[in-house]
Amino acid sequence: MSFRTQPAPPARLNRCQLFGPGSREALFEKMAGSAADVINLDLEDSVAPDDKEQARKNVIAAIGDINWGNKTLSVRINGLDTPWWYRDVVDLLEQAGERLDQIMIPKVGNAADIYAVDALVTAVEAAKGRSRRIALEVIIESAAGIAHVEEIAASSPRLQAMSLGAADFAASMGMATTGIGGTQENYYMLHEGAKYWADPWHWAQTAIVAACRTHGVLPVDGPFGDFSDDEGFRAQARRSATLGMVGKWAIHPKQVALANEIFSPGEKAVTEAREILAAMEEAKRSGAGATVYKGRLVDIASIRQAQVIVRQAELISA
Ligand SMILES: CC(C)(COP(=O)(O)OP(=O)(O)OC[C@H]1O[C@@H](n2cnc3c(N)ncnc32)[C@H](O)[C@@H]1OP(=O)(O)O)[C@@H](O)C(=O)NCCC(=O)NCCSC(=O)C[C@H](O)C(=O)O
Ligand SMILES: [Mg+2]
Repeated sequence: MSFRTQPAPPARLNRCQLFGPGSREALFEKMAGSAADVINLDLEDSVAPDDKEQARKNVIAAIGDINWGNKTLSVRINGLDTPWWYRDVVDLLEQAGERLDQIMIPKVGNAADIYAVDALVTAVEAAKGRSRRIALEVIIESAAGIAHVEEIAASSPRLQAMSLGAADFAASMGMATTGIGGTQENYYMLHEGAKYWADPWHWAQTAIVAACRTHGVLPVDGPFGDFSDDEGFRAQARRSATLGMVGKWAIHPKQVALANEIFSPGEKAVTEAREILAAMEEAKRSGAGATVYKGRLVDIASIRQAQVIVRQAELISA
């Protein structure tokens, strides 16, 4: 470990973030009643320009009127290249109650984007005497965002989570696809006549995970567009979880259970992790730094690996 130790991310569940357009008020109670850990009320790309003002009013009212239980409640504001974003921030913080937890900033390109929102949030919080500090989350969904991912992850103590937005990311990168996440038909290797499909999102995900883990931010996988394809969603989510991401967006309610399933460690994995910790306790007592568990090496690094799984299981059962 470096002299500068890795900060822990916020100790909260983020297995599924359920999105709904701020212009579709009828969905809000259903979102609140879902099993998602995080709710994202959207003012950005799922809301048509003519509906922006009304959507903002709907969301402000819903924050106070609806019982959101113990969910993290987040609002996605409009991008910093639009005329709507500053009023999204000001009206939300001046008019919505204290129940709002977080603001999501889309299409961030560098640390200065977060600095600008942080400065505005800080000023309105102070002016209104808000007692609860608003957290921020960001979406990496542009070439600039991924190029500056580390400075973005380090940008503000308010920053709690960072997602990959596959749709805008693909567009910004000029990727030849209209698919949102998952396998892409033309992204394959050929070996002895057989096609092997690789994962075009992998490198961006690992860049996000590394930046987030360096700065104590939760790395999250974004949308999977084809909500009729449960197995496709599961496969993408399993890859993200294996790489270190803590959760995934749901753009339809049927994806909530899928995300919760994949990002909750199974009983077998938790039992195995606890057994590894017990085996290492035993090894330590006899003065050893390594031992054998089920025919394989476990050592002090295995303790840290097992703790990731046990900590997630404890958060879920808390
Ligand atoms: C995708 C949808 C437009 C589909 O809506 P709809 O046609 O109403 O779906 P169904 O008829 O299948 O709905 C079945 C029941 O579920 C309720 N429902 C639908 N959507 C939601 C929801 N989001 N939350 C809670 N409940 C929901 C329906 O009312 C039905 O209920 P009932 O009649 O009682 O059975 C719609 O799901 C939708 O708008 N989804 C969210 C879209 C969104 O927010 N998009 C933004 C995030 S993705 C993105 O921005 C890309 C990203 O930035 C990137 O660049 O990658
Ligand atoms: Mg987007």
